[in-house]
Amino acid sequence: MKRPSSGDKPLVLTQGDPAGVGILTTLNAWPVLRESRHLALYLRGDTKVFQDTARRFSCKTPIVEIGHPDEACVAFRDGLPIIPSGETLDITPGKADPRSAAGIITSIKQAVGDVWDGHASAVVTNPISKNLLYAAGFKFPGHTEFLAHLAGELTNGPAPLPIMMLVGGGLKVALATIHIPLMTVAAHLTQDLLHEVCEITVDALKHDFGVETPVLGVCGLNPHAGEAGTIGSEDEDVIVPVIEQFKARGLSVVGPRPGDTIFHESLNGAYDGVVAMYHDQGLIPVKTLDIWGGVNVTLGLPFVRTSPDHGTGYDAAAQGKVRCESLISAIKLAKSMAQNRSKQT
Ligand SMILES: NC(=O)c1ccc[n+]([C@@H]2O[C@H](COP(=O)([O-])OP(=O)(O)OC[C@H]3O[C@@H](n4cnc5c(N)ncnc54)[C@H](O)[C@@H]3O)[C@@H](O)[C@H]2O)c1
Ligand SMILES: N[C@H](C(=O)O)[C@H](O)COP(=O)(O)O
Repeated sequence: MKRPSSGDKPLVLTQGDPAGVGILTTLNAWPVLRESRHLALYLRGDTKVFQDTARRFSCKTPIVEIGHPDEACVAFRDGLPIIPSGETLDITPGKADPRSAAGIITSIKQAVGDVWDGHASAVVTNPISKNLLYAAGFKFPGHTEFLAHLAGELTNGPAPLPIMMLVGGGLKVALATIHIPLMTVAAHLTQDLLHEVCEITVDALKHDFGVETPVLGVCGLNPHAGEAGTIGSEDEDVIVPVIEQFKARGLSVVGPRPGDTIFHESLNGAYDGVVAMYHDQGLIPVKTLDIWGGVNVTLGLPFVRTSPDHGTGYDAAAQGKVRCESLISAIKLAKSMAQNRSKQT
């Protein structure tokens, strides 16, 4: 699958939910980032929403409408560059508006198209409200699966398996399963799935994070990683055989390790990354350690994508009291990953 290799191009941000925190966090991130060397970005979205929000909360960030991504590097020094994505709405911060669903999706599609066409080096997505999009007929659990679908369309092939990874607090944690009910996790955990998740994660640690010989820790599913098969069978029947396959290839994959100690071990340098078996098993440690600096990364795509680790935060958006550290971390990580990836091609 072709990988765009345009590490020196600007980053493209999606607008996200126009009533969510993404608007003001993006406006507040600009003065922090504008002096960063070798970094430029632009956004695909509704200029009016950014102008209205800046005015409402007395934000001084200038907004610079541009017509093409190639204008972003110069424009970024003077303000937040925005390419209008076509939808214009009167939005009240914190008040979700179902009419915004189309524009949210359009912005994501345009941003992915820019990266695929080589005009941008990575996509950074602002938060969306899943239930608002579901109500509008959105058929995907979230960005992660939608971006994989778009990648399949772009490559005229099957959608790649997207892996959600949370980076923060000194941890890199990839998930074997994502937005599925907890009671169905065991049924979803097959050797084939876990093998592909580990393969993609090892590849990303090498090519996106620049780890030459990564060590991957794999979390058990059951307490005490199944206690040698006496507390559930998945650890022995599914996880152990997969790890044995990687070891047979000379790759450093360790486990299954108990979920209550693997993150401590990783923080102490035992692993460059961890694979957790389900959403909260992996996200709780990262968000507990670093809720404001954590970054959501999608692995397995033919382009780099990061996102803040928080959601639309409607209550914070309504008050205009938002924190932009997670967005800034997502932007900086996207830049670093795109540069590492472009060195590989
Ligand atoms: N990256 C994403 O797109 C993403 C991530 C998580 C959740 N979501 C979606 O967002 C919606 C709301 O989810 P939620 O309420 O569970 O989580 P949330 O992160 O939106 O909010 C949790 C709490 O954190 C606060 N908060 C969030 N971001 C903030 C910021 N930048 N500054 C200050 N305070 C902030 C919120 O106001 C709220 O009190 C849901 O539809 C969910 O699916 C999206
Ligand atoms: N679980 C994700 C997080 O906490 O960041 C969130 O739902 C975002 O998912 P998508 O990136 O697939 O929208």
